[in-house]
Amino acid sequence: MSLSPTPAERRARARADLRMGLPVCLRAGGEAALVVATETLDEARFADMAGDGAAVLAITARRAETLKARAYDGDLARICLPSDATLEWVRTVADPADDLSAPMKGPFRTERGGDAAFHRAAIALAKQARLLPAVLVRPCSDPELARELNLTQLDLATDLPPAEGASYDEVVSARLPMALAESGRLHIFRPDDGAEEHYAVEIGQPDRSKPVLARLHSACFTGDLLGSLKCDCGPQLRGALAAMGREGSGILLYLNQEGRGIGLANKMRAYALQDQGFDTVEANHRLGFEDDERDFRIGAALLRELGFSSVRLMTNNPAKIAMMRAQGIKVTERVPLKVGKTEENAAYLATKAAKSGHLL
Ligand SMILES: Nc1nc2c(ncn2[C@@H]2O[C@H](COP(=O)(O)OP(=O)(O)OP(=O)(O)O)[C@@H](O)[C@H]2O)c(=O)[nH]1
Ligand SMILES: [Zn+2]
Repeated sequence: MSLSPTPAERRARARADLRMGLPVCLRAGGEAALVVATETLDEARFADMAGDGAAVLAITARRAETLKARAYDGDLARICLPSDATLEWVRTVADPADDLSAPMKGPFRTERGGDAAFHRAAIALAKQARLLPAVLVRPCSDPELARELNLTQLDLATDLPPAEGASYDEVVSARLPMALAESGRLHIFRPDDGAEEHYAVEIGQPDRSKPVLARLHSACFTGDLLGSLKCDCGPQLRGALAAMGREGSGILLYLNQEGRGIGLANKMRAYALQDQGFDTVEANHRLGFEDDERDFRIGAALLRELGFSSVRLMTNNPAKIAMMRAQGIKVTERVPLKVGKTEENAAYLATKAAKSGHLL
């Protein structure tokens, strides 16, 4: 029946549930598990999840490395909860905020052998919900429990995201004259998976048969809006629009992947770690994330939707060029975008050059 949720809609519900602190039921074959994000868990639900000692705490290998916990599953570690584990203990494992002032006392016992598929899927869901990637997972032997509790259920065989990513439909576009580029038009794109909308700012009327001057800009609330001196995003955004305005045509994609895809709350957690002396890459790792969690399939999908197949890409990030090419977009030229270097962001830019391959 068409009125019941599709797999993508079930995943969107699951993300929303995790953000509210509700458990989600994952299924595979005849097995099931209840999973909940540690960040949003409250005392009552912690007691019901972990009270009988059956739950484990799954964290990414990045976070496990900081805690010196063995990640036998490669990309993640399943930490056994000590019998006296409290919600506070679980939160401290998940969140590196107090790593330096109050280091966790290991050693941590981690599970080895067995299947980590539920744990892996739950961590991926937590990341997609822009939460810290740390989840409690407990087996669920009663096949009716999830239905009785009215929990969202996902089947790993049928409900995981498709490899090709979401597809996008244009909702609306309208003329938007801007100080830097008068002949602007803003397009709003909505995905079919309930995730964020993304925007395209089209300048002039670019010829679809020629390489278009293009910028893939990732949202940066602090830099784009507040004029933060910690990064170069604001000047890059305005520099790109100004260049397109001068040339009379171009396409700027504004991708809502704040904080290189970890979300604004996690980015602020990373900034707090940077205040403790960690660089931008180390901070992401301590939180349990990769350096860059962005999905560049989105940029390629939007370009295609707008009728572009070939770009002159404004970037200093060679990984972006490689991703575009891997997604079938022709990059005929890299146009450097070197603006906004300040005393405050010099170390940040140097780290990106040294660790993430950015061109200075
Ligand atoms: N996690 C994290 N994200 C950051 C930090 N500083 C900026 N960002 C985000 O990084 C994104 C911009 O990425 P950049 O690496 O500057 O630029 P890029 O788009 O990869 O490369 P260019 O095309 O050369 O600008 C935005 O989403 C910002 O919110 C930080 O310290 N930590
Ligand atoms: Zn920024």
